[in-house]
Amino acid sequence: MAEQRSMPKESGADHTLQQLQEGYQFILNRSHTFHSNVFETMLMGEPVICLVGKEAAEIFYDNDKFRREDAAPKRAEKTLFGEGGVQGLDGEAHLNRKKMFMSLMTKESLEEVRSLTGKALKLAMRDLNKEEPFKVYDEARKAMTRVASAWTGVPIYDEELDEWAEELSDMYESPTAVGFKHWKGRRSRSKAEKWIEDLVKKVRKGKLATSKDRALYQFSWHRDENGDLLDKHTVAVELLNLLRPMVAISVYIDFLVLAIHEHPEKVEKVRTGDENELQYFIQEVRRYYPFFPFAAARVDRNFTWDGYAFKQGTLTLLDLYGTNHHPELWENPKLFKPERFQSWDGHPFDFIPHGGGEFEIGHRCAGEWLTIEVLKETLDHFVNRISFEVPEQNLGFSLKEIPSIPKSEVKVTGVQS
Ligand code: HEM
Repeated sequence: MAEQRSMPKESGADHTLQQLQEGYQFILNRSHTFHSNVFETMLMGEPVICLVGKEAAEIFYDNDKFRREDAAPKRAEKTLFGEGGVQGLDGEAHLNRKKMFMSLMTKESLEEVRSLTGKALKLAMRDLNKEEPFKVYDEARKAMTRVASAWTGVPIYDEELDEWAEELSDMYESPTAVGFKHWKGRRSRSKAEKWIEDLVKKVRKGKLATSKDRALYQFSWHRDENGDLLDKHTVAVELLNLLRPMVAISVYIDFLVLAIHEHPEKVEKVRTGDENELQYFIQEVRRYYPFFPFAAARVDRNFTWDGYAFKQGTLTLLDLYGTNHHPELWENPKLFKPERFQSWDGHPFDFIPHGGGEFEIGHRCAGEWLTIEVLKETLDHFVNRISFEVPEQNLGFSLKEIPSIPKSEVKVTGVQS
């Protein structure tokens, strides 16, 4: 039997403030200090176990050891996730709900999302005033709102595009914010939930024609593990679990354009349009730049791992950003090197910007493949179909702000198709 040892523990009453100050680096900083991929700290007045690295990720995604019920902070539920969604489910209920999402991710449907992305980007470039610099982030949000609407079947008309692009992004921009920004995120969520509940009601009464293949129809008529239809609020929360993150891909699009600008030598290989080269580049964008800082779960029953005791109910955070930058897993993690993905073996627990493990039975992101398709198309568009200039601006980004985005939101100008 493995020897029991005591878990490294951060001294002091509470470290919530430091977590806010250190942002994406909070866990990795302490992991370096303790020389350990496991340690305990205090956050928001409760003991929290922090994990980082491949082996720790494998334990974190063991459904017999961890559960998601009551793990997400209330602030995140009110803005980012919504209440009653797939993120907080366990066991049969999670399996059933996750299947509802994964059944949308067929080869044909992913091809469609890629083609919709190409069209939306073309349209965005056509409508631009070519003389004025524009923010990639703003245009990407609108383009992705258009894609999300077409792909899910949730109707958003041209004149509503700006408003919905802003409201859907409020939801992922606001969970850690304080004051007005956080309140705006909550308000945008309740408005969007009401709007979609109304659409679900219409679909069920046959008053809104929608294709049977679309998520709006599929989710409206989905039956849970007991054979019951989901209540309309839950359907709205789950449809927003498609719309919101599809718009959030704009954050990666912003970083993608930054990477194209800052690493011209790495872009050369992408100019061939070779699918593998597109893939290596966007994988490195997803590894290198910050997005989702960590995933949260609670210990489901007492167990011992690597000699450390995990007590039932303890909140546990898996550092996603830190695992993608862990020096034990990535050579020179601070360098942007798409070619590192030529030899990556596809392990489910070392490259985890979208969480780790298996899609169907675990909580790994349902939209990871979709995100990859959107990013490959966007990369091809910006490198092989248009040319552009990047004027002088502050392209820095902070690892202390969650979510992080380049300060200038990446302004470009002189676009030529
Ligand atoms: C924008 C880039 C995205 C990032 C960085 C991202 C990241 C993540 C992460 C870290 C998780 C949680 C993993 C965990 O709890 O263990 C997650 C869950 C999820 N994501 Fe994404 N995601 C993205 C885009 C998408 C897209 C485009 C969709 C839908 C089309 C989507 C749908 C979901 C759903 C439904 C879950 C919950 C899965 C579950 O609990 O079983 N995400 N995502």
